[in-house]
Amino acid sequence: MNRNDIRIGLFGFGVVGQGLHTVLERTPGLRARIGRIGVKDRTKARNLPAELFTFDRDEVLDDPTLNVIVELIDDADEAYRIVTGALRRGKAVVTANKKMLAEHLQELIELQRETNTPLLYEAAACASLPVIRNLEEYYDTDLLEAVEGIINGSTNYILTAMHRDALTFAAALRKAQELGFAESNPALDVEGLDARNKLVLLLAHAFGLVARPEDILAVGITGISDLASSYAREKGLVLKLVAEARRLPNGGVAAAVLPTLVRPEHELARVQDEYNGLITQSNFADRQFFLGKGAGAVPTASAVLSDLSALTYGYRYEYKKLHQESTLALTPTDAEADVLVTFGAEHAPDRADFSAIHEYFHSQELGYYLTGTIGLDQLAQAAWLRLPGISIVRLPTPLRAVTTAPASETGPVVRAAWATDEAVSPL
Ligand SMILES: NC(=O)C1=CN([C@@H]2O[C@H](COP(=O)(O)OP(=O)(O)OC[C@H]3O[C@@H](n4cnc5c(N)ncnc54)[C@H](OP(=O)(O)O)[C@@H]3O)[C@@H](O)[C@H]2O)C=CC1
Ligand SMILES: N[C@@H](CC=O)C(=O)O
Repeated sequence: MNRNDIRIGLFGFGVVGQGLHTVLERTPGLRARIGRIGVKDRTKARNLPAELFTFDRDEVLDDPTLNVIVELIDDADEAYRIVTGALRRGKAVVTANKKMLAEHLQELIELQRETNTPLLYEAAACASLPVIRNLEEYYDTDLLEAVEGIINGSTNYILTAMHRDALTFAAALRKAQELGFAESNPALDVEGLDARNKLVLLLAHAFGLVARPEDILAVGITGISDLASSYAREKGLVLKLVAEARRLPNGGVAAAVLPTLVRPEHELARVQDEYNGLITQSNFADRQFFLGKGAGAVPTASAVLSDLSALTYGYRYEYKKLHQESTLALTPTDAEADVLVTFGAEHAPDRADFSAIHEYFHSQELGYYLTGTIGLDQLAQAAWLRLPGISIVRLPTPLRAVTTAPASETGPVVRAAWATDEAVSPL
């Protein structure tokens, strides 16, 4: 494929599909035209000639005049059929569908090898931020210790709107949907599942570890309690949904998506609205920070455009780390986190799950909380984690290897300061 002859078979003409059309019209130096567009809804009005559109997947995949398939639909199962169908036909693919990728990553890596056909997906992790290719290429020799970031634009938009602009959760989510940031099923965003899917992609390119999404603990932002928000305000901390993957000294990797309290001087504290921010920690380059728009039509399409351009110079992912580190695994049993758990009179967390409890507190108005240290595995398996009225937020310390240090040495003991309340043990 050369830069003057890119003929695109596009699937999806929603937020990102239309964003791509806009971007291509304004892009000098790359002559790409959309030859056919596969969509679903026969009743929708379209702003391009009707003959461009089809409702038959194979009409696009089998069209010999098209030399690349761009998959931008919101149905992960159909996206899987499109992407595998295209690869089996030897057609290069660009996709933004992180759910489909995370659910089938191992198979898609093998299929690229079998068919000798590239599949690129820069837009699928952090939208406009060039993270996948950087992790794959720039850090191919500098050993990464950790990637940590805000990798879902909608939840960051919602948290920003709630805390800076005093919007309700429902109003903030509605705006994120209107602006085209949220998934068609916004539960994927607000339950932390979209961030988890993206973390699967980051793990593969940062560490060479192909994980199943269901093996990574993900807690979203729907359960964040008023007490947790008050705690954040009281301590001058900022609430963010943070995905983190970190090498542990024993050779494993800890990974999780958790609502997290971030110190105001931390890079992630200043990531606002639909922006994403990703911190890489590596042996030689040390700490680096990527910041940019993590959702939206044109920013996302810019990453699709970059993938199209990369295809013209023969670029494909080599999954370099996968070959370097074939035995690396997630080891949640070796990792722990410091957390704040808030709860009501009805359900309480099981004290035995914590390796250390730093503080209990009862606010007459807002309920109970405790802060403590808990193994990632214990947390993932805790039945109480999903009970109504219980909310968990990570304290501003990184995931780390399990320590045997006494509670007082595992971190500062925080003291609550609501004047009328008292520290009590409800457990
Ligand atoms: N929005 C964003 O900011 C970002 C989105 N993404 C990802 O990009 C993809 C597209 O998202 P977005 O543009 O927001 O979604 P939209 O809901 O705006 O658009 C979805 C498009 O997919 C089409 N579609 C749905 N099902 C089928 C099907 N079975 N066959 C053919 N076409 C189908 C729809 O067709 P019709 O027009 O007929 O309804 C529509 O054109 C998703 O995977 C999303 O996760 C990635 C990064 C950022
Ligand atoms: N819904 C996603 C869109 C981009 O990936 C998000 O909000 O981050």
